[in-house]
Amino acid sequence: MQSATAETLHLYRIDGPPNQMYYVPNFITEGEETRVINNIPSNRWQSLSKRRLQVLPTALTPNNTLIAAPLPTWLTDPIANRITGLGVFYGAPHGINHCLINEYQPSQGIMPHEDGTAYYPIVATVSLGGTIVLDITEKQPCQGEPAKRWRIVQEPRSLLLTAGSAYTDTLHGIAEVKEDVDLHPATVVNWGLLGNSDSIVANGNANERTTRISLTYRDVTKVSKLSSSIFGKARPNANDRPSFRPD
Ligand SMILES: O=C(O)CCC(=O)C(=O)O
Ligand SMILES: [Fe+2]
Repeated sequence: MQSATAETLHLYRIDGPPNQMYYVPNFITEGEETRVINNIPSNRWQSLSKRRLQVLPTALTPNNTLIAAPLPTWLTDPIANRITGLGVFYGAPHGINHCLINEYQPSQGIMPHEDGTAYYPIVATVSLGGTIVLDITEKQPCQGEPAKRWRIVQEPRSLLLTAGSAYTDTLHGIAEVKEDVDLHPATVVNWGLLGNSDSIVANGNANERTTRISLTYRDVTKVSKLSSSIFGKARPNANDRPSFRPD
């Protein structure tokens, strides 16, 4: 199957979780994957206990505002531009203006969480390096019923889009395991969309984790231009701005 376009995106919709999630295998090429990995600055990682992280163009202020600055070209050309071309950020106030880079070693993961209101409710996640399973859990199960759960396999070079009630009504997390097991059509909601399910089957329906990097592209809804009230004078050139990294 050719990669998705705005016209064919509906073919990539994941059936199962609340609307809407889309999985596009091979969204980028191996050459594009290598180039973006090689461009990730080695000196900007923040080490967290279970992964490492960097935030581009900068971390948000304590009240979730992005100080306007462009994303670097190696994150926009071709990846963010190609995502925008799918039409999914149509209606978002700024389009893609922010990217989180997370790196997970085998046994590392991220607790179930929601991304919250700092962002327009669309997330575009591109995976690099290794394959991983994302666990999606219903946020508010019906009374007396267990929370519904769905498993999504994310292969390297794939794109996962999460929008609508999938964004607002579910939690997402990655288990801290060395290997994802019991992967087959009945347990993985995007099985039919995978680019290479054969390799999972050949590995005994399991996925041995290797280093995986994710690029999480979003639209931060509150954006502030550098203003005279902060720095005493207007700065017309964004490249000329002082490094301002509130944490
Ligand atoms: O690495 C991922 O795919 C998930 C990252 C994530 O959920 C986040 O940074 O909010
Ligand atoms: Fe998240």
